[in-house]
Amino acid sequence: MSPAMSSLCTFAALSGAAGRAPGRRGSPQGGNKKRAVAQPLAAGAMTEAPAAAAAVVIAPPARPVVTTPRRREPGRDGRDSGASENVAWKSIRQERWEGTLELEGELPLWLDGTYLRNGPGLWDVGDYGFRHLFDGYATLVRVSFRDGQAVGAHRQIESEAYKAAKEHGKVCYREFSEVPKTENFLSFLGQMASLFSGSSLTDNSNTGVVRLGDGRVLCLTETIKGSIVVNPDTLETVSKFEYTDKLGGLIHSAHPVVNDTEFWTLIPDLIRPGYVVARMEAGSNERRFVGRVDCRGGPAPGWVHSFPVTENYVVVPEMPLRYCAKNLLRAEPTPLYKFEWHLESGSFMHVMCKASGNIVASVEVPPFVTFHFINAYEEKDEEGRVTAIIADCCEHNADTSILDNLRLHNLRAFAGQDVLTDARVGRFRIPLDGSPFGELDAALDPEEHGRGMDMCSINPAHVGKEYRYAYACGARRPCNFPNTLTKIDLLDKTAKNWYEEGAVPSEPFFVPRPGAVDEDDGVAISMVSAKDGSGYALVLDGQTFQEIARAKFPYGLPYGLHCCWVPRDK
Ligand SMILES: CC(=O)/C=C/C=C(C)/C=C/C1=C(C)CCCC1(C)C
Ligand SMILES: CC(/C=C/C=O)=C\C=C\C=O
Ligand SMILES: [Fe+2]
Repeated sequence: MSPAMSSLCTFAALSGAAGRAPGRRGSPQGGNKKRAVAQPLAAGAMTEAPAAAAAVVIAPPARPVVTTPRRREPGRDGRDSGASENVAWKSIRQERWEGTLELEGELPLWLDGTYLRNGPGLWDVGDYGFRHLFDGYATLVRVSFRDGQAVGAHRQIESEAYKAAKEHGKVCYREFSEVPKTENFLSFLGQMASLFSGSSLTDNSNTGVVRLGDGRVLCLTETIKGSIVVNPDTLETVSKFEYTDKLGGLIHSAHPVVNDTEFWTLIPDLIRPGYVVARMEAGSNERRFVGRVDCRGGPAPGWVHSFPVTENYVVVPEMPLRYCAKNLLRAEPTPLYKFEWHLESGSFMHVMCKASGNIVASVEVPPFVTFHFINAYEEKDEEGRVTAIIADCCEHNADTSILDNLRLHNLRAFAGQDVLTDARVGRFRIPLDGSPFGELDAALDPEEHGRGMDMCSINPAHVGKEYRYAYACGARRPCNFPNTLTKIDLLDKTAKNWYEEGAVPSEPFFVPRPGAVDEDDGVAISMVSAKDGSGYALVLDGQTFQEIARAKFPYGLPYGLHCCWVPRDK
């Protein structure tokens, strides 16, 4: 039995903790009783008139698709949430759209390819509003750049979870914080049984999007079954990505490390607390076992949303925010959802040799909370011997309340108070000389980026290697969510910041200029949900961090998480 499969058997054995139906009903977003999941495209299915700046449909499908997506204005408790509620936190109503974007500024002519962004864009089904940012059904956004022009599009990913919600008008799979309501004891038993197989877990791949070395584009989330192949041109859902190996597992790190030749992933083992490190060759669907890390603390492995690699090593983080089998079974969310904080269990960083699978370092570090590692590299002495591993992450000051910050109610309720918890670039130094302890410090003064820090990207040529620049979301306070874009200079320990009042920008994704020599020679692309309800792709110069251009969508965009770049000739 696979590690994660056996973990789920344990979840089922703990079923005493489960079975209560979610008590939260109510009339989300103004009590509109109409089914909220976007309806399939059909002639006449448009529910609102197109915006004045009507978009041009390119390559129109057999039936018309273009409209300004419909939204419900008030908050999910039925109250009007007021002007502070940004379009970033409103569900997108239309399943898909495509059209030429209106430009302000001049796009670089070398920018030739497609920027893709994945993220949760639809946070309600039937008359039920979701609880957490991470619950939303996946919405892919595309901006294709060519000859100084930009074409935009969005489309819902047709996961089983999304299709079932659309068909039945209710949540049918276990999402990050949502659990399907059981109507009677029999269906409750059925749901418990389905935990054994993992069949009740979501495949809503709303987190990442990566271009594999063989050209396939894969959307991902934390469940392994939520790996879905999409077409980067049409945004169509192509197929489920079937792993053909026998590694099994039900959950994995939402962020594999991917390049033109390989794909590295981490599979947590909840039964025998630890992690399996696996590698998949480009062109293959078979993950191969590389090695295993046994946890040093805790009743369960620490949450691994992401992890970094260097040229020769895989870095496996073990944070005190740990998976919790009991919480997985619960119908009502706990304060930390499927996780538990075990400060007493310690925090560790492990380093595995990529070639042998051997652990070369395992050190205790100060407590930390992170979703996203930024990068890692090998520190060398004058003779070229590797002395330590440096690993950087967006670190939330060991404070788990960031998870609560990301509840939709909190995101929609901004009334001017500064409620975003502090974050920093956390830099680990993991010595390879057998020392039992590693270090964790801020890589620069967090005031440089307003003490907000998440959703980062770097020049892809520097992944696993020494690097100087990181692009991320930072904060201009007061705020309840990262509201700036920041370019971090890890050498000078300074930051350059972009800010527009009331705007919610998403991950600034760095695209290098072909042929560039300088690490920051390129652009950072972010999708912005603006204060006036509009949305645009913002293109910033990677060096000066000044705006070069913006490409405006004729409608506002919901928030999104992670991005990738598909060059035209690939
Ligand atoms: C969007 C994001 O960053 C994280 C999404 C996380 C998800 C969808 C987690 C899902 C899970 C389950 C549905 C059950 C098992 C635990 C867990 C991995 C948290
Ligand atoms: C959006 C986010 C954190 C923001 C806080 O500063 C985290 C997203 C995690 C999943 O990809
Ligand atoms: Fe993420």
